Formats: sequence, C-alpha cells, structure tokens
Amino acid sequence: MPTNSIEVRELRKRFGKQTVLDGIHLDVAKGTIFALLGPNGAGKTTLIHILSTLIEPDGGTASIEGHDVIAERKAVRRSISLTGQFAAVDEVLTGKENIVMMCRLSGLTAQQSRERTAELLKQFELEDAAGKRVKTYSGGMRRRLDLAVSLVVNRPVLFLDEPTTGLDTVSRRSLWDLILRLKRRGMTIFLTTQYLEEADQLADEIAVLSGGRIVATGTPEQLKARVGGEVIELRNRQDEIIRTIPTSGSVQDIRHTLNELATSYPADTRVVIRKPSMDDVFLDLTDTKQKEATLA
Ligand SMILES: Nc1ncnc2c1ncn2[C@@H]1O[C@H](COP(=O)(O)OP(=O)(O)OP(=O)(O)O)[C@@H](O)[C@H]1O
Repeated sequence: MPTNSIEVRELRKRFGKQTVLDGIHLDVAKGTIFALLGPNGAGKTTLIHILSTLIEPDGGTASIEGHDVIAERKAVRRSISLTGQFAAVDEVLTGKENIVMMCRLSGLTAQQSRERTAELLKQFELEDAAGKRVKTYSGGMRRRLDLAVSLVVNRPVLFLDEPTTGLDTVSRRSLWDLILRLKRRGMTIFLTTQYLEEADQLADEIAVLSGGRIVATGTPEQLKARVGGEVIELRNRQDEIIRTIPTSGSVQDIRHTLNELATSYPADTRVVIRKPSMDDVFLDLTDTKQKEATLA
C-alpha cells in the first residue's frame, strides 16, 4: 500500500488561453491534513476538481490511494468524499431527511439509513436541528450538514473546498474541531482555504499556490521559519496595525529600524516584536511575481 494518499506530478490545466495549473507537484501522507492555500482565483478549486475526477487535467498525473484519476476514475470515486463550496443539500427537507435520502441513494437499507443518520446527527452536533428545514439553518449548521451528507459512506480521503468561508469565528472553530476529529479517525483530509489561520491551526502540511505553481510547501512552523527572525509591528492609538517590518531580531537591527521609524510616526505609536505569522509568510510568498520565480 502506498504511504501517500495523494500524489500529484507535473499537473497542468488551461482554460482557453489561461494557464491555471502550471506543473503542480505534491504528496499528501495518509492520515494527515493538507491545506492548499492561495488567493482568490489561484486554481485551488480546479485542483480539487481534477483530484476528485470532476474535470480532466491537460497534462501530468495524479493518483488517490494509488488509483490514477483518469485511468481509474471509478476506484478514485470510491475512495473519496467531497464537500464543495456549495454542497447539494435540499433546502426544503429537514437535516435528518437530507441525510436519510443520501443514505438511501448510497445503497443503505432503511434500517441502516436510520442508524447511520442518527450517528451522523450526533457526530456533527445536529441532533437539536434534525427536524428543522435546512432553509432555517445558520451558516455553521449548514456546513456541518454538508459534511455529514458527504460522509454517509466512510471513505479514506476527504476533500473540503473552503470549508469555513463566510462563517463566524465560533462556527469556524467548531468546524475545525470536527475536521480534527475526522483526522483522528484516520482520514486523509485535503482542504483549500484562503484563511491563513485555518491552515496554521489544522494542517500538518501546507502548500501555497500562486501563479499556477506551488511556491512553497512545509509545516506551518517551517513556513514561518522561512520568513526568518522576528517581525516589528507598529500599532496606532486604537491598537490597529499600521505597519509590519521583518527584522533579524538582533538589537542592532531593531535599534536601526526603530531609529528610522521614529521620525515618521507619532510619538504614541506602539511597537510589538513578535514571531512571524502565516500572514507574513503568505505576503512574503505571494507578493510579487519576482519572488514566485525565485522560490518555485
Ligand atoms: N470552467 C472554467 N472555464 C474557464 N475558466 C475557469 C473555469 N474554472 C475556473 N476557471 C478560471 O480558473 C481560475 C482558477 O479558478 P479556481 O476556481 O480554481 O480558483 P480558486 O483558487 O478556487 O479561487 P476561489 O478562492 O475564488 O474559489 C480563475 O481565473 C477562474 O476564472
């Protein structure tokens, strides 16, 4: 059995004249959470669509659990669950009815469907809302239902396309907990996100997609270390960040930087020196085409 759940080599995809994926190479180890991070339009959904066999690449290869996404499409589909940005649940039905329907469509008997639905409602904290129509659900409840519906049948690999986009902080954290629980059950989870904090909190490994290429991969710590040293953060009286400046962290460098800043900012500007965050990493990596070229 392969140790990687997902392997991608030299993957390419164009839409018309636009090259969206320009030679993607990545490995996702079994039982880990992998976050694909990238700005709007970077090609994250396109990559998920190729890996889940919804569209074909123009070049390169990709495999899921050892199955090629083009030659063994059926085997790939039997290995994956997919939760998209807009999952297909019926708004007029209740949460429970939606799960039962998906169970029956997946071939479970009426008895098995009832049992599986009860399990999923509990697992995704939807027992209280089970009898309510989905159109009355909050964003967080809706996402939990999307997840429950996509997990009716146990599959080893789960694709989550921007699972928490548009959710408030509390709902986002509750979904993170659920995702971490799925990992503890042994699932491999491939998620896309625009939220750096999400990648930082959840992922064992992160890949940053920009300009059609993976411009960096590593653990959150490795990526932060790549920015190096410390960050000087200037905050105004309202405690808003007005500027961040990378520094080596040495007394000499900090003194030199602060001397220069002292003449340009009001005297009550506050200074915070901290470790780099994922935001710093992201800006550093996606800032300029020049940087992409040198890092790729
Ligand atoms: N079927 C299609 N036909 C033509 N262009 C497409 C198609 N699908 C995607 N694109 C283009 O490919 C690029 C990447 O889109 P994609 O949806 O993969 O990005 P993304 O990183 O998921 O962005 P977002 O975070 O906004 O969802 C975009 O410029 C998009 O307009």
